[in-house]
Formats: sequence, structure tokens, C-alpha cells
Amino acid sequence: MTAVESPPAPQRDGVVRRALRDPLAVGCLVVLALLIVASLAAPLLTGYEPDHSVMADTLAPMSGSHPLGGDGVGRDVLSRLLYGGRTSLVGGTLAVLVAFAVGGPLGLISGFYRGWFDAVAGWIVNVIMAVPAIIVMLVVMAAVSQDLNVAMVVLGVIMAPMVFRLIRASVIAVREELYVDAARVSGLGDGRIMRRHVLPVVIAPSLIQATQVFAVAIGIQAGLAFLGLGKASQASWGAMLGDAFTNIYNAPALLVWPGAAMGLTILASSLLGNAVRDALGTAEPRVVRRRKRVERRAVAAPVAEAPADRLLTVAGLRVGYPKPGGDKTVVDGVSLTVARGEVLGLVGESGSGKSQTAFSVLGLLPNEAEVTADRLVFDGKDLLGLDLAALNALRGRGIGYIPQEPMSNLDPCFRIGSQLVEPIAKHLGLSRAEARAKALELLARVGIPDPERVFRSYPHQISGGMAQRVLIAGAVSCDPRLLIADEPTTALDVTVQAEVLDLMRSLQQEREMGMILVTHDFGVVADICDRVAVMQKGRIVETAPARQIFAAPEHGYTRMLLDSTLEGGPARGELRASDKPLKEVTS
Ligand SMILES: Nc1ncnc2c1ncn2[C@@H]1O[C@H](COP(=O)(O)OP(=O)(O)OP(=O)(O)O)[C@@H](O)[C@H]1O
Repeated sequence: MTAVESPPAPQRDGVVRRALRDPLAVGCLVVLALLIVASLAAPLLTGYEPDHSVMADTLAPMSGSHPLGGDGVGRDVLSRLLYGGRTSLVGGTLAVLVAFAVGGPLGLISGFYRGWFDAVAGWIVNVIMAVPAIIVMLVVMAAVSQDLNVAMVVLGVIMAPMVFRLIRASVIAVREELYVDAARVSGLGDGRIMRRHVLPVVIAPSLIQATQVFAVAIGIQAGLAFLGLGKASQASWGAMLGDAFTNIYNAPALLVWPGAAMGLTILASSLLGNAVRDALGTAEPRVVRRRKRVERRAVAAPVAEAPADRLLTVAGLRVGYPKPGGDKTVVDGVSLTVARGEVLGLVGESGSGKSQTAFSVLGLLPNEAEVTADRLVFDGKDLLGLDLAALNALRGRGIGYIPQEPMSNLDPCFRIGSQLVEPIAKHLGLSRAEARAKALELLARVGIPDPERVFRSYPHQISGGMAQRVLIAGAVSCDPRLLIADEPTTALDVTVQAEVLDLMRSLQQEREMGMILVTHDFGVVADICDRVAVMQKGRIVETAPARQIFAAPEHGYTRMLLDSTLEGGPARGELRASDKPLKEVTS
């Protein structure tokens, strides 16, 4: 077993501290802080009201009483600059808040749930984006209110689609990650998954977007004021620019102050956003990987009595995907059973429908999947009749899941310990301290030599074999009655594979769990399975005890699979679609 490397400084700690180590970020913060303080302290820094006009001070030069001079109608330039800062900063902030208040939740819900909500939200967003923003704002200012802040609220609504699209895209990306599926399988609800796995990914791009919206808002507000819109009493940098242009030949310096203030504000906020994003360590939303997701639509037949030791009954399971040229059926009438304490191997070549079958039981198929079954009964419960909350509860406690790729199933942003503790505390109703003790106990049980250290580690700090042990610990943490393992050793190197299989077998026996082991490896079947169901092209072609499968396979396809994988067998021949069953055997 590979030892755990000594954890380097955890990456998620001290985002603020890391941002503060960046001189550019510090510079931007200082500039923004100075601008904010100066505009707030305007009454202390100047004795003039921003719209107080004295004819004698028209285009007055810089002096002790007017440090930046007077403007074209005799108002104090410093006073207008300071009070104008308030208008710009408040306006920019308003636009950002409104854009995120409208676009943020819509983007989150649309990206996470898709479906009709996504379609309707997408349509509304397209309509808003088709409307010419500047015309709307001019109309609002002419017909509704001359207040620049009202214009900024309207601008926020107009910019909400940008926020919507960004957040929706980020959520869709992370929603497809395996660790989100893993969190779902561990029984966590949508709220927790959203808070824990989705929001952290959305924050970094949102920060950049916020600074962009802020900058655009300040620019547009200045443009409106420059055109003479806005209340006469409302000092603003845009109005100062307008006045400066009127007097550009007599007093060109008047352009410098509002121009510099606007430029500095926009530059500092944009650069600060970049610095914070870099400190968060996520320049882009994390990698997008398509993956099967939860949803089911099914019509269930009445549940009939099953033998007392029967843990799982699947009958007539069909999974199809709508395609332009007609539905693609990937699971076609699969029936299987698992008894308590029994290990059923689900074997077949790649693409035969093994994972789709397993995910149907877990309720982890994409929204577009069309799933029907005559029966899907787990421990006396009709899975097809369960709502999402009941399914979540069942997935945590009743059915555990061990995935194929351990690393992708752990959220890189969280320590191993916290990823184990949360489902344990939730499902077993334990305090965090009790859940922690249980998680450490489990880490020791799955053969991790230094549980405390792994508990504190991030996924990138442990090896693949260790990550798979962690996931096995997670899968059995709430004492499930059924364990579904989808090619649990495929991503591991050969030496670790045997250890992980041994571990799974001993845990299965110790806890008398039923198990479905999805694999294409007959070596794994021989090691661990009691019974085997062989799948070909979405159908089960043979089900028999493992010994019988090896000693006397009845189906031509099973023999071909065995020939192609067993040592000393003949060279692998091509698998033909037309291979007819010699005899179909069902359990
Ligand atoms: N979202 C989807 N849309 C359309 N077809 C899909 C989708 N997901 C899976 N399939 C198809 O379903 C079939 C069965 O896939 P499945 O993953 O169950 O195979 P498998 O036997 O587990 O293979 P492997 O061992 O490679 O994982 C494949 O042909 C696959 O292309």
C-alpha cells in the first residue's frame, strides 16, 4: 500500500492571507479603500456643498480655498469629485447587487435542475438580452425617475442575464462531476450539495463577473450623467466630465480629475477581482466531465411478495435515451436479484449496460434517461415509488456505492475528514465529534495506517489506492445493506487491486451486505462473487453461480468472454452482435 505523503500547506486555508501576499491586490485594496473613505468623508474634507455655485469661482484656478479649482459654473471641483464618488460607488454597487440578486439564484436553479425551469429562464434571459440596454435606461430616466440610482437598478436587471449564464454554466459543469454524484449517493440532499460542492465553484467566476458589472455600471452611469441625465443636485463624475467638455479649451485640467477617479476605480476593482480569484486557486470553473445523473421516470407494477432473504429485485428494467433517429435502448428488460449477504457479479464487455443497470438502482441516471421497470424493490421498498428525499435517505443508509475512479469522486476542495463526517453525522444522527470518531475508526478499519493524517488531508495528498479505501470507508459508514461497486479496482494499479478486493470481501462478510460488483474482469469475479449475471447489449444472457459460470458456461457470449480473459485460453476472437444464446438461464 502506498504511504500518505506529508500534507503540504492546505490550499484552501487563508484565501484572504494569500490575496494579501499579492502586492497588486494590496495596491488595489488601498486605492479602493481610499476612494471609499474619501467619498464617505466628503463633508470633513471640504466645506463646500457639491452644487453650491459662486459666479466669482467660475473656472477658478487651484488655490487654498479650492484645492482643485472651480468648474464652469463656479462649483468647487474637489467637493464635486468627493460627492460624485459616492454616486458612482453606490451606483456600481447597486447594479452588482441587483444583477446577482436576480441572475444568481436563477442561474443556480437552472443549472442544477435544468428541465422546464431552465427552458423558461433561458427564454426570459434571451428576451432581456435582446432589448437595447441604453434605450431602456434613457426611457426609464425620461419617464420614471431622474435618479441615477434608479437607472443603476434597471441596469442591474439588464445585466442579470450575464450573471445568469455564467453561474448556470459553472453549475452545469460541477453538477456533472463524479464527486457530486458521490455526494448524492451518500444521501446528501440538494441543499447541502449546492452549498458544499456547487457554491464554492461558482464563487471565483462570480467575483470576476461582479467586478466587470461594477466597472460597466460606473461607465454607463457616467455616460448618462455626461448626457445631462440625472438630478441636477446629484453630483457625479459623469456630470463633471460633461462640464469639463463644455470648457475643454478654457480649462482642460477639469477633465483630469473625474477621468482619473473613474479610471482608478474601474482598474482597481477589476485587478482586485483577478487577484482574489487567483487566491481562490480556480481560474476557471472546474473541469467539465459528462456523467450520469439522478432522475427516473418509471411505471411500477404492484410489488409482489419476495423470499425473506431477498434484498434486491429488479424485473424488466429498461433504460433508453431519446435520439433524433429514434430512442436508443441501452438496458433492455434486465431482471436480476440479490440476496442478503450475496455478491452478484455483473459482467459484460464495455458498453453492455452494466453501469446503466447499477445506476438505475441508485437513481443516478441523467434527466434525459427514460427508465421503466416492472419491479425495482429494495428490502421490501418499492424504489420506483420513492420521492427524492426518501431516495436520498435510502442511498445514504440502505445502499452504499463504490465508484470506479476514486480521485474524481472526492471533492478536491474539502479535506477527506469533512467529506466522511457530513454523511455520517446526517444519516446516523451523530454529533460531529461522534461522527469524527466513527470516521477515524472506519479509516483504520479499511487499512489506512495513519487515519488522523488522512483525515486531515486533501484528496490530492493521498494515493489512488488510499482514495479508494477512503471511498470504501464512506460507502460502508452508514451500515448499508447493499453495496454497489462499479469496477472498483479498474483505476488502481495491480498490486493495490488485490488488497482492495480483499478489503471489500472482508467488509462484505463481516457486515453481511449484499453486493453488486460491476466488472468486466473474470479474475475479480472468481475472487469475490457468489453469482454472476452476464450482460450483452443491454440484456442479461446468463445468470448462474460463479463456479458454474467458470466450469460450464452455457451461453456462447459468456464462453467468448471467458476465452478472451482467462489465462491460457485461446486468442480473443471478435464478438459478433449475432451471437445467439445457446440457452438463456435466469436465476
Ligand atoms: N447519457 C447517455 N446517453 C446516451 N447513451 C448513453 C448515455 N450514457 C450511457 N449511454 C450508453 O449506454 C450504453 C451502456 O453504457 P454503460 O456505461 O452501462 O456500459 P458498461 O457496460 O458499464 O461499460 P463500461 O464498462 O465501459 O462502463 C453505452 O452504449 C453508452 O454509450
